[in-house]
Amino acid sequence: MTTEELVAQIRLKKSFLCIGLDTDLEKIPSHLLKEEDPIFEFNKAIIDATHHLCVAYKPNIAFYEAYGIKGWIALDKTIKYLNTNYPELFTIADAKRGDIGNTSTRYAKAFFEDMEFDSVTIAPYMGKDSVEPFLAFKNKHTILLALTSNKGAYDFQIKLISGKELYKEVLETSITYENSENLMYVVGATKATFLSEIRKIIPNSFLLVPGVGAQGGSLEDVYKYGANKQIGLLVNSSRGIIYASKDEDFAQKAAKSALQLQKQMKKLMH
Ligand SMILES: O=C(O)c1cc(=O)[nH]c(=O)n1[C@@H]1O[C@H](COP(=O)(O)O)[C@@H](O)[C@H]1O
Repeated sequence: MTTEELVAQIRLKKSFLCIGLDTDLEKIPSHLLKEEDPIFEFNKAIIDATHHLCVAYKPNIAFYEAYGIKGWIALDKTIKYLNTNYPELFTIADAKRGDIGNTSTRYAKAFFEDMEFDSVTIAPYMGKDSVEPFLAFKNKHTILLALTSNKGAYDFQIKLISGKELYKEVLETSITYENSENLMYVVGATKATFLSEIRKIIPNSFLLVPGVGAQGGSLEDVYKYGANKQIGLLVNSSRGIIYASKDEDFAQKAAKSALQLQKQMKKLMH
């Protein structure tokens, strides 16, 4: 999907919501456990109930890998379901990959060609030759971890290296990579006040912003400091939406929770 198509969706739906499909068999309603593929049935119900309120879905791959081959099958069915029924939605494989060049190419093939995700999250630590193999794919997006939402972000990302915070070094160096126009960045909603500094370095890039909902980040602050002319934000909530209820009405409750965020987004966009 092109960035222009993503921006058009955001304007049409008045939403920059990304719903995280962090599907955990211990948290989904128990009546689904008797289904042959409870993970897929859960995802399908959530997607059907919420697709008009969001512009992106982000399955976190860990939640699928945790169930071995069954988890991978459920992930494959989920991405195929999305691409077949709702091709207008942006899809993110939250895999946090990155390795030496030839290995990164294999990861890129897995998520972009085999599973046909629009984007994948990547750790920047191994540098240029670990990131560029992902950037080589046309109309696919590489979402680089810049400043993450967790406490551990302070261990390295904010540390000064020759007088500059490491996350700023990541941003500045990454824009020199080949095909850097295919980059997006992760910035945690819990670090919203850093967004004005970040926007000075990457004014036009899209940001994936997780951490509203369960982690307590503020949507208003994210918009205030992070929005650009084309909005430029995908704000993710996973648990706060998909586990709104453990009962038979879980999908409707998830839609209600997504609607609350979408309404706030619509207000901010005006
Ligand atoms: O890359 C991510 O998506 C990510 C980066 C980050 O800094 N913080 C973060 O929470 N995430 C992911 O975003 C999702 C947040 O989930 P909730 O806290 O349940 O909304 C999880 O899948 C996390 O792995």
